[in-house]
Amino acid sequence: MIHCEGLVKIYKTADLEVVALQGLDLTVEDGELMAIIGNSGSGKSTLLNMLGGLDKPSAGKLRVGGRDLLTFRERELVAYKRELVGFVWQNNARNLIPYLTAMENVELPMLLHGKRRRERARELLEAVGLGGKMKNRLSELSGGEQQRVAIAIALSNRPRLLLADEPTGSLDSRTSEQVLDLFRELNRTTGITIVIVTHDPLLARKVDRVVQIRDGKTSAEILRKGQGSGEQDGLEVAAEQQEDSHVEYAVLDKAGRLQIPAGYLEDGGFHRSNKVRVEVEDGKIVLYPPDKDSA
Ligand SMILES: Nc1ncnc2c1ncn2[C@@H]1O[C@H](COP(=O)(O)OP(=O)(O)OP(=O)(O)O)[C@@H](O)[C@H]1O
Repeated sequence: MIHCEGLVKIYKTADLEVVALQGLDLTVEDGELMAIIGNSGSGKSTLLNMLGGLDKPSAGKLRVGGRDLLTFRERELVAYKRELVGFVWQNNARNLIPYLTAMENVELPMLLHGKRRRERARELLEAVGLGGKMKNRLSELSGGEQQRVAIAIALSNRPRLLLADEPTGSLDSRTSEQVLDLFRELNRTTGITIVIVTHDPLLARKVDRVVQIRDGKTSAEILRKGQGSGEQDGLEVAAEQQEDSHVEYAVLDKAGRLQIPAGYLEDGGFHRSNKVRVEVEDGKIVLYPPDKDSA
């Protein structure tokens, strides 16, 4: 679904250039449910904006659903945003109107696109578990319910890719769980590819793969062991077991470069030098600090 290679984004302001993405590589398969994590300023939202066609990369390759986002003309971009992607943001106010009902809020964007709407709006609200609250005004719904309305709107054009920027950022942990369960459910039942940007550590349990961005580059991946076993990691699973159910991968790029998590380097005594010794022992690639005896 998504293929980024060497993706670069430079923001230019009057007296400053900010390199927000510096050669980012990422591949997301059709039907994946994955999360992107990273510190503030690491480039997560920038990446999401590129994926959604809201902003254009400065260089690199970016294909989504078979379309090349670097060579898009304006008309292709409009079609892409209308047909292929849906967005969910942290801040509902961006999409929703408080004095309209849930139903009207879902109908409105469809009306703007000139589509038949009542039946579809009902279907969407039922899909996000709000069948019983369609006539409630937005202001009468909880934060989690409002977020469900936003998700229903994002799904209205039947996107193949759903992009969510901090979708649980303003919700308490129980409500966050429910919204994440909804993402899982939608992913399983409709096969929609979902990419979630988050700070929320809870998410690692709810998605198949977590990719960490550091300084505008993918630096590590954490995969759920035994894909599709989501049902078994219910909320009652103890914390130690949750940690066991994931395995961390560093990303190896085409040139053979590997970014090793800083903590491992620190623990292994690698931080004193910019060189490592590489040896093959019993079929394993082993890294040592340059003064091997101190390894
Ligand atoms: N429109 C812009 N103009 C200039 N610089 C920008 C712009 N948007 C983002 N940046 C810079 O690009 C870098 C990456 O920002 P980005 O918002 O993608 O990070 P993030 O990982 O999403 O952070 P957060 O978790 O705080 O939202 C930051 O240094 C940011 O200041």
